[in-house]
Amino acid sequence: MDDRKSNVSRPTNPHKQKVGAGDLRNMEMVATAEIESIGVNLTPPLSPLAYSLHDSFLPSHCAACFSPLPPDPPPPLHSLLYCSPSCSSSHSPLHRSSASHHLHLHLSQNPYDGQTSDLRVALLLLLQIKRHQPIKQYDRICGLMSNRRQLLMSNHDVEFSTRIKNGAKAMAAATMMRDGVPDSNLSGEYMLEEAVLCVVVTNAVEVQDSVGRSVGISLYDISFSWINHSCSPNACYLFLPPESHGGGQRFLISPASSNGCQPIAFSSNSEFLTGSPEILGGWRIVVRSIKPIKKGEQVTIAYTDLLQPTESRQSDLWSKYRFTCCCNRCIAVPPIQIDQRLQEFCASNGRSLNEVGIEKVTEYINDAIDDYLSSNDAESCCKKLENLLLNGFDYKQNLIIRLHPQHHLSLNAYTTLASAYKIRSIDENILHNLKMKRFSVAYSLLLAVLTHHLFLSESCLIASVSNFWIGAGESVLNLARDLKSDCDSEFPSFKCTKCGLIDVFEANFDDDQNPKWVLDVSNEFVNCIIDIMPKVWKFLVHGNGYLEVVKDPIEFIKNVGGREWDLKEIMEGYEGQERVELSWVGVHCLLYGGILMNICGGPDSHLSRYVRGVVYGGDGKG
Ligand SMILES: C[S@@+](CC[C@H](N)C(=O)[O-])C[C@H]1O[C@@H](n2cnc3c(N)ncnc32)[C@H](O)[C@@H]1O
Repeated sequence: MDDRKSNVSRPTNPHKQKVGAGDLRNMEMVATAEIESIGVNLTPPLSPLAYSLHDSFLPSHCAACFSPLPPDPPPPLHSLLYCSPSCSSSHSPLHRSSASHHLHLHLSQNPYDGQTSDLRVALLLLLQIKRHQPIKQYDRICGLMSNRRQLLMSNHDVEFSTRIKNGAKAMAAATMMRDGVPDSNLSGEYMLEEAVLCVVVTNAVEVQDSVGRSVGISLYDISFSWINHSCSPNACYLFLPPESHGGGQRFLISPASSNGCQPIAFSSNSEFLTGSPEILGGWRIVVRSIKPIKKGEQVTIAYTDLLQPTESRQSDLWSKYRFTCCCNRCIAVPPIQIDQRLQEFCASNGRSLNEVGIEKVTEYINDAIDDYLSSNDAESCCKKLENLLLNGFDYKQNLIIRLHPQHHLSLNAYTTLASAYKIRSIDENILHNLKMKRFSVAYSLLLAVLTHHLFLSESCLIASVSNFWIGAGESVLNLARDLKSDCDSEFPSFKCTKCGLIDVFEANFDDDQNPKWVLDVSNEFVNCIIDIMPKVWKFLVHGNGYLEVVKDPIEFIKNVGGREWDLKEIMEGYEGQERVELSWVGVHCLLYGGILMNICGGPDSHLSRYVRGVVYGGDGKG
């Protein structure tokens, strides 16, 4: 798992985009049975209608199954690469028929300001539509919402609508080249291409590879694409490798209409394309419950990062989909606890602050992150972020803004700091390395602890929080391994005498669970590490101006105790007991994160496999 720069992103400025526009909801999916547990598959694995790698992964990944390719030989320009003859024979003919291999000819003269994966998926969809039926109207294509009126309204965002128009033109040009029509005939409007591209923008989802990177996009039929968004969703989705099959699983969701009209009828099947494993391959998608769901209740998933406060989520959804979310979390007055936390800050002397203050803090953080991402200056980035976290932001004379540790900008800063310190630990000086590693580990733990508390009040954060615990567990264990001396016995042991986390982990590979059970496991985990955490924390944060003074509502961070730790002593004669404590914290974090990940991401997700790999060794199939 590479959690370095890939996890770091610049926070968006929530005030840049103005939200508006009415509720466009139309079709939705509802539960057909009472779902009492979490981790229940609500659909069988669904095959995609079309999919494509993102541009930057074309030279390194198989275009059919998205698996990484060996580094050589150097890839041919503009053509797709495959890992095996079967991948090539299943994917290549469709790719050629769809004309996507002609795209680059047009785009080399007319640069396109977007991902060509959108265009390739749109061309594949277009090919299937033309084979199946004439298109009568452009608001829905094969049942999929195009949302094109909203997306193309140029007064909302000229750049965005221009990109769609240019993309549609590139699709038309590629099709003409394929058909041998001179591109001097390229003129006028390409309504069908535009609508198909809008269908892709509205419905396609990011697909992750075996190490969790977003490598491409995939478009699924209405059984998935009619699921609406909520900021407090009751379901999530996970990907299964191309070869996975339905295995008798049935649908526990069915279509409904949210505005009281009859749902779009399924009578004529030809109007709806369905994903076909035989033709296309591609990653399967499964929808899974993360909360109990009543029969007839709408099933929802997240289209955006749920660890953002309301305005940022709204702004994200607006800029990508042009809708304003009116879910219970968004309209709650006062905001629910997690939204209060995600935007909690204070200004010195109790003075009130306008939006500009937080905009300035966002700019400052972006500037620090740029030092790291663009200028490769991780040290400057750490200094700036820790200065902000420690001393607050000096907004105006005598007006200091301090962020709550669970403010979304603080969480963003911790992610960046964990990554930047990890990069800084690659140095010739062993002592310096160890120090940087300790700080990196401390920030990943801090992130896990703080989001864990948010998760306890909003269970839809299960995927984020399991990610953070697994990341923290991994980095704690790596550090413990670095400290291992030759005479140390093998470690870690995953069997804890105080808690049964390993038994729970082994028992729940693919079981659904009731939410109370999750809470019990969570308590067992916290109760078990609460005693060892203060010592480990003290060791990790020693010498870091910000981490040493973190005052936080979290018990085990507040109660830092134990004796002083000495770096020299650690390096020269690490006694063993402390290292064992460190590895035990890592083991617990990893197992707990793995248990949560089994529930939301399933036993085959890359993170579940990763955790099993660490626990059992080998490929994690254990
Ligand atoms: C993938 S489609 C979901 C199915 C869609 N409702 C339909 O009728 O086909 C995504 C689009 O549905 C609408 N939508 C989804 N979630 C929504 C929400 N919470 N509030 C308003 N509109 C939503 C938006 O127009 C969005 O672009």
